[in-house]
Amino acid sequence: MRTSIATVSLSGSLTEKLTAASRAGFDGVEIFENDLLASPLTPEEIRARCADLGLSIDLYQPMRDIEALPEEEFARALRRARHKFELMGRLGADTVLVCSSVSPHALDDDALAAEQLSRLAGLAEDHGVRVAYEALAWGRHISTYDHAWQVVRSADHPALGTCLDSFHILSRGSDPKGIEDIPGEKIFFLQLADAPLLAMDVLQWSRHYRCFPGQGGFDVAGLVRHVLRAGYRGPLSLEVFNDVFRQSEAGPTAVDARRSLLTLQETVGLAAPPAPAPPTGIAFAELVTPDAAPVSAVLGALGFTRTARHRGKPVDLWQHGEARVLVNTGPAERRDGTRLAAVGLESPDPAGAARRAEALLAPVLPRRRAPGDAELEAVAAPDGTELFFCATGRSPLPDWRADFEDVAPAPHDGGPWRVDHLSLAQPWHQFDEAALFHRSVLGLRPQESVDVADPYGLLRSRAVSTDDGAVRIALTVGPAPTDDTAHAQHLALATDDVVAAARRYREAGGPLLPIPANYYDDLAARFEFADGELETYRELGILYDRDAHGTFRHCYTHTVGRVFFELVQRDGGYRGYGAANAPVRLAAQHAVRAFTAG
Ligand SMILES: O=C(O)c1ccc(O)c(O)c1
Ligand SMILES: [Mg+2]
Repeated sequence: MRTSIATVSLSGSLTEKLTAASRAGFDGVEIFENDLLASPLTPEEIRARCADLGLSIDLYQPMRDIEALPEEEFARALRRARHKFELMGRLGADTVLVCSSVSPHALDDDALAAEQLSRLAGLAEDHGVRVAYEALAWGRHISTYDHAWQVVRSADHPALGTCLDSFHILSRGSDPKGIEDIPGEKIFFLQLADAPLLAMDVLQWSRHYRCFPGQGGFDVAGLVRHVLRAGYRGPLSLEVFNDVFRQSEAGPTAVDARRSLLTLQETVGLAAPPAPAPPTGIAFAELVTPDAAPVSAVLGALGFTRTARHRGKPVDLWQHGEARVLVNTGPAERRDGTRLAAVGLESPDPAGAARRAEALLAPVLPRRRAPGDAELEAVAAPDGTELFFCATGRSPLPDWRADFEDVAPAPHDGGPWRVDHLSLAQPWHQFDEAALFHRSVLGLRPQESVDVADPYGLLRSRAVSTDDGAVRIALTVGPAPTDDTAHAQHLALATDDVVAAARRYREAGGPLLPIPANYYDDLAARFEFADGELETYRELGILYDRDAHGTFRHCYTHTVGRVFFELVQRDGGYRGYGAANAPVRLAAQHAVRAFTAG
């Protein structure tokens, strides 16, 4: 099916929007009246620009406050409409959206609404235009799709049909099954938007919080299935009013939008990109640093051993059980400090995973970083993190370790360590995009987004993971781009004995993040502990959480550059990430930073 996007969903001038939509691969656009009014181009020039870019103009919108008016006012509305139909002729657009009236003058009279819409459609027909009537969720008298359809049906005019908009339908809690009762040819247009599930006024919700399908809480794919069963064959068009998208660059937003539609099309059986091959583990995490010494000291104190060195580049492999960390001193600039630059994902099918990523518009990275390196499949996540699809020790697939020369045997002591999770701070405008990317490109499942209080702002955190927890990534977004603590990334290492691991780290000279005594007094009130247990946690700065499945104990190293490490012990199938403790941890990190900064 053809794909389309409303110009209101993208930032910039009309021509910037059109260029972004075309580059991302959309077939058409909905032109918003305000974008046209503000454009220096004539309608003919806009038409030509769209043609050059391979875009059809699938909809012109909106016309407002037309139906069920006193006759005099309706006559004025028709006069306005005539002007717009002439404009549409110049634009080469043949469908106009009319949204249900919000005017205080509109009468609660369906027969009058139908009669006037029919007259409007007659005028439209004379200009070669079709009218698609949409119920706004906050329409004065007509606010549901089934009501709008009843009025369209009784108007019974060939140039009048309905426009369905998933936001208006799902935000009101209407049952979308009734869509199947509308003949497909009377559904003139379909607009798609998702939204986070919020309890708020629908107009504010719609104008500020819409997002692309798959980024919110609505079952947009379920709605599309009903629309397809009704026989609709027009475009799938995204219409997203969103405060963040209005401010971010149009190009990446358009790509995010198309990825959302491709994923939706896959879900409903309209597209078949290479099947997802969800990762089965974390092969490695790669830190890029201008100075290997501080981070190597932390790794050493944690019990890691430097086991191998890259044959061609200044990259060391540090290992502790199944936890592998690459320390790369090659490309780093001092300004950036130490950061988590790449993640190796253990993949059942690295080539297939890369093909899927490419089909879903992820930037594919060169397979060889340097001559002589093993050929590795890799893509860039929206935040720039490089994701490698790895087959560790699974000959004959290319193995990233082939690029490394052993310098020491892997240690056997210390228990079964592995990477429990990674936390990646996202640019403020890419949080929803990142969650969708990890879901659709990598096949990870997003969890609920949680708010975490930081002393200097509010953080949002959303985990994406495999069902078995073998891969867990926490995506976070901070209060301000300049806030260092909010910007931090971390690597959580799973051990089967966090107390022993913490003691060993401290004895090796590694400072653990100190946690205030008040926290432990509160823990004592909330949970019962064995004798001495709480004192141990207090002494080491170990935090504690419990869910319906099990318990979670965790503590933190100090921060090097943007990166810190967490030691975690998950017992009994605990599913979370210790979010309840995050405000205390963030405050403690700010305190350390303030202390060391003087
Ligand atoms: O918010 C609005 O006014 C508005 C306008 C046109 C639409 O298609 C829509 O869904 C909402
Ligand atoms: Mg709409």
